Amino acid sequence: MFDGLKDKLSGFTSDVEEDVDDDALEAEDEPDAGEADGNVPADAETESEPAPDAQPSEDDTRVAEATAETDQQQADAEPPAADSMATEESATASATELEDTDAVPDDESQSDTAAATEEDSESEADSESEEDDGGRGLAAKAKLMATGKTVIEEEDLQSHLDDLELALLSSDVEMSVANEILDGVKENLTGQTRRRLSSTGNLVRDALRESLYDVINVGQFDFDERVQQADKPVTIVFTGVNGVGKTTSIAKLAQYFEDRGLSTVLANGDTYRAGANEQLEKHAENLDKKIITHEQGSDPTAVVYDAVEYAKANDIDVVLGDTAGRLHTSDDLMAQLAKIDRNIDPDMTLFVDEAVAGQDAVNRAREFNNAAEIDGAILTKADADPQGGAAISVAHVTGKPILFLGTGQDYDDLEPFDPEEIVDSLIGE
Ligand SMILES: Nc1nc2c(ncn2[C@@H]2O[C@H](COP(=O)(O)OP(=O)(O)OP(=O)(O)O)[C@@H](O)[C@H]2O)c(=O)[nH]1
Repeated sequence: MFDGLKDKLSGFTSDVEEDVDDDALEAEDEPDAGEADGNVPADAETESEPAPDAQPSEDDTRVAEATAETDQQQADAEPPAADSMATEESATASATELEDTDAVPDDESQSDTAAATEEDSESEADSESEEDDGGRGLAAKAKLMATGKTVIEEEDLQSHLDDLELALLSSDVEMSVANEILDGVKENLTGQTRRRLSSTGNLVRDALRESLYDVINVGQFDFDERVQQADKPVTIVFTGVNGVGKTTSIAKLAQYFEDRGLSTVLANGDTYRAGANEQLEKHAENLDKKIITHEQGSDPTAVVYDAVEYAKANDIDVVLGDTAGRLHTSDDLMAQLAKIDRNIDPDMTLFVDEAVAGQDAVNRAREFNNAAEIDGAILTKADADPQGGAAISVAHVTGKPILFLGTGQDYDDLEPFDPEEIVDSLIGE
């Protein structure tokens, strides 16, 4: 699932990490750099550095940790209060919320202290130290890494961001979503205090993780809890175009609810398409579920209404209502959905589309949501989608969460959409 996108994202992170690592090694070669920062003597830095041929992706972690440790020892040996305060902070801030690191040094002449504090004082340190040596010393960089501050200048990052943009767009990530991700990465890597990050290790990966999470996590709610807490029967109506796996998803959800102790009745509100009754009936038979159907051409609202009445009379927990999957631009279809809304007032309307449709799925989600507001989405055929663009884009574009991924043709191939898990699987833990 989403393997092509995974490869592209991993290419981005390793490229940027290599650059940061190269910068760090260059800084190591500048004997005055650390002292110009007023921080750690060059020999102390050299002792704590990894060999130049070490693996780049791990280097920055080691450089950060080893050098921060060296700084800590250095600080322990050197009494000035402001200096050790800052160093202590750099060692502990990595495991805490970075907003908490707001101590301001008393003595502004100590630029290393400034470098380890909040952004505003950081900018002072930048101007002071960079005036001297044209860049930060390795120890200061490492300290910034350990405290989660920027070590990468925007201009250095730009070509990588261009590559990332291409990677996202070629994976069918919607343009505005790609821009949002790029802005987030830039912000996280170039000077903003990062939120929610606990690892001192992989800054680039964490910056990307955070940005992806922010766009994917839009509108998430606890589906199971909402169903459990709603008055019964809970009515869920499904919209989306033909052939994307809507009927199969309804059947999968019937199985999903059964696994959670909830009974269901199916309703075929797709009275437009020949064969739709038979298709849903087949699933109902396989799953041993009651199904309500009317003749082809009859009123879809009446079918769903009958299913709700049946559920009330028979103590059924959930009504799952299919609708005709004609084009989202069809006024007729939208009028049908509006009528169902008015007369049945479903608890949820879920939009179903296939992940493999990429940009088309994203556009349809937007248009369906505009025409008849949805509460969430199911993306089918994620198992066959190497790109992941729709999975990343739909929530941000509609403001409504993806709730499930279809991951195969069997009834239990339906996975709750967990943004954190998705991001972890895309970026690696
Ligand atoms: N690989 C895979 N195939 C799926 C998934 N969901 C559905 N399918 C297959 O996609 C095909 C179309 O699914 P349907 O459920 O018939 O599609 P539909 O949207 O209901 O189509 P209409 O009833 O015509 O609107 C079927 O062969 C399903 O088995 C999925 O998550 N993964």
